[in-house]
Parts: sequence; C-alpha cells; structure tokens
Amino acid sequence: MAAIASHVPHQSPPPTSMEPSNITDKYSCVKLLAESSNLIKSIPSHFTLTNDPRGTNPDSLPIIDFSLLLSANHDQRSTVLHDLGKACEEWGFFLVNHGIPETLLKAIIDASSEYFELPEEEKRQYETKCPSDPIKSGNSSLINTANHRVHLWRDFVKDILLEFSERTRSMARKLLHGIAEILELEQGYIDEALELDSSFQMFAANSYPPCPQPDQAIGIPPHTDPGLFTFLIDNGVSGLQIEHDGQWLNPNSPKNSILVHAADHVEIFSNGRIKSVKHRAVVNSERERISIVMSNGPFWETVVRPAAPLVLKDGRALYHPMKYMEFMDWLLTKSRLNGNTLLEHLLIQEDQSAN
Ligand SMILES: O=C(O)CCC(=O)C(=O)O
Ligand SMILES: [Fe+2]
Repeated sequence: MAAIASHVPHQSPPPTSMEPSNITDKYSCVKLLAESSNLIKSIPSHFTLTNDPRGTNPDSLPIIDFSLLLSANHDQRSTVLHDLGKACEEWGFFLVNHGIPETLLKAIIDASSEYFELPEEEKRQYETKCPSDPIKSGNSSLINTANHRVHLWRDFVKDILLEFSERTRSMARKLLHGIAEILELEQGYIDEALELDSSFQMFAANSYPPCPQPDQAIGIPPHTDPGLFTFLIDNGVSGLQIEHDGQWLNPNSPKNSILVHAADHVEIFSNGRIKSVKHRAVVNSERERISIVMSNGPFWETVVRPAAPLVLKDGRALYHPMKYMEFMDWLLTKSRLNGNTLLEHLLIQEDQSAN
C-alpha cells in the first residue's frame, strides 16, 4: 500500500456533484501507456494536443525568505513584505527557509512515486467517481473546442497528508497575514473574511511519465488555480512553466524551496491587486516527473468577495461574490479547455457596475 494518509484534518466535506466519467479504455493509466510506448513511438490520438513545450529561462524568479516574514526586526520585515507584494503582483516566488524539513518534502515525493508504481488494479480502487472521495486517482481529461475528449499526460492521486497539511496551512496563513498588511487591512480582517480557522486544503500528487511526443501532448494545459495560494514541489525534473509577459518561463528552483503562486481567490479578495498566476505543465521524452501540489483555500462555505475596505478605496468591486464550494464544484464538473475561465466570468465590467 502506498504511504499516503487518508485522514482529512480540520476540513468539512468538499463539493459533492459528480465528475464526468473517467476513461475506461485499455490505457486509463498514462504510466502504462508510456511503458508500452517503447513499442508504439507515437501517442494515441485521444491524447493529442499539439503544443510547443519550450519555455525560456528567466534570470530568476523572486526568492522570499520566509523566516524574515516572522522577524521581529521591523526593517527586515518591511523589506520582505515589499518583495512579497511585488512577487504576488507579478508571477509567484520561491519560498526558502520555510521551516518544513527537507526529509518531509522528500518523503512526500517518494510516497507519491511509490503510489504511482503500484499495480494498475490496486490504483483502480481509488479511481475518481466523485469529488468528495478523500482519495482520488486516475487520469483526467478535458473537452476541447471540437467537443472531443482530450486526455492529459498525467496520473494523479489526491489526499490530505497530515503533517504536510498542518505545516503548509500555517505557512499559508502567515503569508496571508503578510498580504493583509500589504493591502493595509486591519488585523484579523482577512482571518474573518476568509474564515481561515477552517481553511480548506487540497493535496494532489501528479505523475507525468516520459512521453514519446512531448509536442503532441500536454501534462496540464494553461490555467490558474482556485484558492488563495498554491504550493508546489517536484522531483527535480522540470516541466512547470509560468506565463509572464506573454512568454512561458521555466523556473529553476533553489534547493529545498517551495514554489508559491497566488491563486484565483487572492485575486478576487484583493480586488485585482494580486494576480492569479497562469501556468501549465509540459512533458518530456526522458524522465518521469512527479509534482506535489498543495492548494490552500478559504473555508469551503465562505462566500469570497473583494475586501470591503479595498472596494471602498477603488470605488467598485471588480468581481462578483461566489461561495468557494460552488467555485470548486464548477471547476470539477464543467472545466473546459477553451473559453472564459471562471475567474474571467466573475469579473464585473465597468459599465455593469455602473448600473
Ligand atoms: O505539475 C505541475 O507542475 C503543475 C500542477 C498544477 O498546475 C496543478 O495541479 O494545478
Ligand atoms: Fe495549477
């Protein structure tokens, strides 16, 4: 059995609607397909999504020293807050000195890797039937514009890992307190508005097996994440790309760092001051990539809206309010490859707000 806990700490149940049915054909597991692709050399048409997996290498992605955020030294703290604000407005950052032991990060990657090595029959018992299942495993797919189902070049397993979850929860809350300070909100405002005592986290481990035609497949297409902050680590094989000024960048992670990016609900809460980071996962023909994603959201029942003091300052709210659970439910059931994202959908046009 894979060393992945099934315990769900703190949280109430997530949304309950059904996910579109999974693939039931011979290659429901991408890993199996990748192994057989020694023989096939090209990928089946239902995985085909032509894309250019190349990205450019940025000089550096901002690096934020988490320990300085907790510093009692006023100057140090205001410098790091300034850097944090700037990084969140632009493209995300690497968090270093975050206090999560390297051994724990490695254990999570190893456990996920072990899980993906399990026999197909064993993984099948976790195949996703409903978003509220505490553990989900399988391959995911989206519908393209021609209404054909396109399968993604990854397997995933979702679960909540207790220790990682507790540490990242506390880290996310401290980052949010930093954001609240940058936004000049009163102490306690963000905790109350987003009901952070009951914040909802989702853990996902992704496996992207080697792909014989990386320019004909995609791991995860361009998207922004739901939630407040996403934390991401991987097994050292690159594949995550971040969009910046219309270009795809390959971030190079410093040792034992965690990549953090702002997600949709920070953009909504900040009334657009902070931008949800667009990213994608590309695949390669040589090595399996494992990534670990921890999504940190508000309480699942919270109606997320732009913070009232910011709306007052800006003269209007830029986004419609929506319950977090409904947002997640929508994403899990109606996700499309093209067309507006849900965040774009919630954007209030200037002429609309005047009415
Ligand atoms: O695997 C990655 O690097 C990206 C994963 C991701 O974007 C997601 O799970 O939302
Ligand atoms: Fe993502």
